[in-house]
Amino acid sequence: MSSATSVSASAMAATSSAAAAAAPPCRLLGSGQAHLRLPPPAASGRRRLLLRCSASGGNNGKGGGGDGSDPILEERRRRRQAELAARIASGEFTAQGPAWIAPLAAGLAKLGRPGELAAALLTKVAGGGGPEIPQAVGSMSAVTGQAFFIPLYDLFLAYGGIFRLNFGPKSFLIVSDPAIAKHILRDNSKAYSKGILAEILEFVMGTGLIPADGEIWRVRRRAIVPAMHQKYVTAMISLFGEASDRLCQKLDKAASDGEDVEMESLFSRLTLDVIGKAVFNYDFDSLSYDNGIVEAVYVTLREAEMRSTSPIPTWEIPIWKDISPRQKKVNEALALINKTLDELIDICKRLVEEEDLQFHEEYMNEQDPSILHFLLASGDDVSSKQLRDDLMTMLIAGHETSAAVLTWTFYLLSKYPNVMAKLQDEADTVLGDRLPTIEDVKKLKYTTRVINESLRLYPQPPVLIRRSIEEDTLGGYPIGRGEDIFISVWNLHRCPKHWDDADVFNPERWPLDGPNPNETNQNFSYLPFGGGPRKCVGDMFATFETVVATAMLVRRFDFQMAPGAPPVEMTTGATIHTTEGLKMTVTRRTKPPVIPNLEMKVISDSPENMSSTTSMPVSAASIASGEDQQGQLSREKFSGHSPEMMASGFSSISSRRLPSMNVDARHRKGQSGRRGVRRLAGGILLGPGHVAVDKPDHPDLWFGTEYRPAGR
Ligand code: HEM
Repeated sequence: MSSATSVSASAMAATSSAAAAAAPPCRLLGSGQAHLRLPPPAASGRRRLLLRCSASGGNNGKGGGGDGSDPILEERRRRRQAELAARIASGEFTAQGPAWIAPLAAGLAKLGRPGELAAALLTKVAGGGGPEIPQAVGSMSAVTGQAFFIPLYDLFLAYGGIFRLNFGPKSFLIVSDPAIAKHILRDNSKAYSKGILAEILEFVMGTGLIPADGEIWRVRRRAIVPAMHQKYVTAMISLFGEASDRLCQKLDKAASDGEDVEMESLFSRLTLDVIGKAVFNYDFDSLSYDNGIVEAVYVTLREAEMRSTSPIPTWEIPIWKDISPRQKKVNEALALINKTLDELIDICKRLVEEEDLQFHEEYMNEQDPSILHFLLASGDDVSSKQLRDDLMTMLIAGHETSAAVLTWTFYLLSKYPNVMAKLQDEADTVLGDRLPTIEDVKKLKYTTRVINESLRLYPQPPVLIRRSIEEDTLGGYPIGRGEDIFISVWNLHRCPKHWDDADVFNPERWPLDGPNPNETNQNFSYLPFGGGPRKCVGDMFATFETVVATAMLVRRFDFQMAPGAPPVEMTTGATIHTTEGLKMTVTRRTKPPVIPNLEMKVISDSPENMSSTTSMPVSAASIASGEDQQGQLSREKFSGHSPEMMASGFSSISSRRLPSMNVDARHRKGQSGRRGVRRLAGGILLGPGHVAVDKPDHPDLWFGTEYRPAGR
């Protein structure tokens, strides 16, 4: 859910251009350091702290990607943290509140009801009396010039699970405590809205699922969640494989030409291509071309990010918003996207009308398994505008998040060659040289753990945004309505109390035979997809997508940071971006081919077997020889490819032709004339060349939200 992230930054930024001016002056302490003034935790409510907060990252996060792998940066970070802790402990930053408050308040309280009220007001204003949320008072310069969530980490270490961050008239509650996060996201979620997030994203997502609140959200979530059923996600595996294969071909060329590649933008294109097909059956083909619509999508995304981080909301200034060239470009981009979406909706409506429709819970059209098709086929009674908002929301939600996960995963892999080697071993053994199936994905357990761990270190988004719409109590502190809250997933995921070696990329921390880590089994210390009723609807989709792409890329290539590549630092956009891209040298792997003994689904060509899939072990060696173990597939089926080429490991030959030819044969024999869902025993035919099994039998690999709205 990409754009959530940014808004947090922006939320501070956008609301506080004035705030920055009104805030206490930020006394520079030296390069990159700024003061933040903090009163102490509740227990010592009358005291105030003056805290030095490093504006250069001050923690595990800045430079080197914050993964703990760069010893110099690590050492610097440790020293900064130790210094900060020692100074806080010494009381250097602590100032006593005025000593006259308590006696004066006591005197006032003796004057009856009005006096009591005045005493309460005085103690509140002066910071005395009952429990008060610790406060950090600062200027924008303390949090700008770097990814905004980084200084929040220092403050969290100093102040703990909940504190208030004040910028002039604006304040935010920063939550980094799992129990409080659970309360807001799950246990009392009705008391919170999306607040600033909805305001900033309105121009692009309207009342789509991410910004929507209340009844609109409830109705739309109930319509959309069923579209992402297990069969749909299973069907998407071949889409992920094909898109990743196109990326491999691009990298192949770069490897041959000896050119370095900027992986962040390639991952962005990969996931755009995937999500376009998955959500509304549109092939952006952005890995191949830069056409108008691809550019329009990027213009819109960048605008959302700009709005999220801009201190001045220029897009709201009367007249300027109509004449600014930037806004004109954004409006044109939005108009093009809307027109395209309207056309796609019309085409899909026609298809549904012509279809011999038998709608059921796991309905899926094999020619067009998209979410849009499901929604229209389900008879979803919705306006075209709402449908467009939903599609646009999912396009954005599912695009930059997955791209960011892949970017930071590959960055981490370049820093941890031992993890890369293990990953490659697994990919070799499980995949051989074919497109992954759902069965393969279930076996890619280490790859899944790598993604789990990458999401721990680089959560996308790093902060979740809420606004209280009722009074509540958080961590023992009463809070009023209208509080803007940032739940720092970054802090939760790197909390030194909860995680051993919190900054170290260690996929082994998640046992291979253990359950897939999620917010429930980690008790809200790990929230890669949020939690509660607003949990990501694309969690399974995204995990499979990133697992497939990672496995396919590493089995074919080695990845290293390109010589002379700029340092990889973080900045906040819709998700965590790199500041200057992820420039890598990609080399084709020279490993000898692995000869695994794999279980592959093979569908016999014979008419008797048309309606069933049979599973038989097929070794890579037999694939290489052009035969399966029953000798059913002859060399001619691999026409044009010599056995030597077949055996040469990760060549351009793909043994995925093996099952696909059988499926094609079924098409030729006229078994697929009827429109609608065709069920095969144990599998579903998705189109030429694609077979996906019906239900995976490893529940731990189904990450599905256990939280569905009532009525599902
Ligand atoms: C690795 C990739 C992804 C990550 C890390 C991710 C993360 C998240 C998170 C943390 C939330 C909760 C936001 C909040 O509570 O404020 C969320 C919500 C959402 N995500 Fe994802 N997401 C990913 C991929 C996807 C994909 C592929 C889709 C769609 C196909 C999607 C659709 C959504 C939607 C619609 C919501 C809003 C749900 C609601 O409010 O009811 N996400 N996502």
